[in-house]
Amino acid sequence: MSSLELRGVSVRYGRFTAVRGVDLAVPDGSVTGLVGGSGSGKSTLGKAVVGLAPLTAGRITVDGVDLPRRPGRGPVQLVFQNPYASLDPRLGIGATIAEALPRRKTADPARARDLRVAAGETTGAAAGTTRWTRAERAAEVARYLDLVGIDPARAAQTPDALSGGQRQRVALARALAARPGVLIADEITSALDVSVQGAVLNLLRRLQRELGFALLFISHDLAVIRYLCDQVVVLDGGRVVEAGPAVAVMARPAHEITRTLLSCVPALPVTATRPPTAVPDQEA
Ligand SMILES: Nc1ncnc2c1ncn2[C@@H]1O[C@H](COP(=O)(O)OP(=O)(O)OP(=O)(O)O)[C@@H](O)[C@H]1O
Repeated sequence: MSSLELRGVSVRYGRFTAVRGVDLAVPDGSVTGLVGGSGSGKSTLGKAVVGLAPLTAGRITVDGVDLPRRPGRGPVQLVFQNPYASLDPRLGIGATIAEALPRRKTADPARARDLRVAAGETTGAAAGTTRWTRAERAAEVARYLDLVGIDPARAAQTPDALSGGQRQRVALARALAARPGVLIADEITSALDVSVQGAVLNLLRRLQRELGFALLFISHDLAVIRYLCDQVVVLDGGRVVEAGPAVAVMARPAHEITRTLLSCVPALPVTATRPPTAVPDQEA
């Protein structure tokens, strides 16, 4: 299992500083919510972690090891907001997942999370790893489709045959197929129909608990953060303005932006066990 740590992270786009000196931790097996208004720098921070936005200052580590500054297979995977844009429309969903699998398989699950093996960075035959056979690769793809509630018989279908919720399930499966120790979910339900948002959130919560990855959950919706997260970090103008246990921050918000975001949340019990848009975790 893995922990993500950001120390003094800043990101600049040209002259504009979108993120300033952010410290943030996602401890092993836990869920940290990153919340803030539009333009506060949430997506920029998520992208910086996976090498999709330039890091101008600071350190980003997983289990104390600096992350590679380029996107691809790696110990941190990001699921984007819009599954209509993030999946290759020409590729079967099974092939999309197969592309994300580590290049070589390992019999040892602990070793499968080794940063270099997971990143496919080993050249030649790393000790304890072997090539996938075609049948093994197909079985692994079927396993990931099944894990996210998509019938593996649909592996040859392209994304246009799927609903938005089903596409986001495939995007989740693709991210998990890379065996990340840390998953970043960036507003993963906001492009979806309200009727399926709860099912996707339920699925994410179940997978996080079953697989035990650390989750950085990005949202502007504090009701969803309260449902999913142990810790919450509030961003405003690219800076952290408040952080702490999710229940405590929401019970006693110290910063004005947190109070504003909270004012948009319908009254819910603090210990809500169902997502705000609750529906069963079924294929949707
Ligand atoms: N590639 C880019 N080039 C220049 N500026 C950018 C770029 N991407 C984002 N920004 C700017 O950086 C700031 C933070 O954007 P970001 O998308 O990270 O915010 P956000 O909190 O995710 O907002 P939202 O919830 O609306 O997606 C915004 O002012 C945005 O306009």
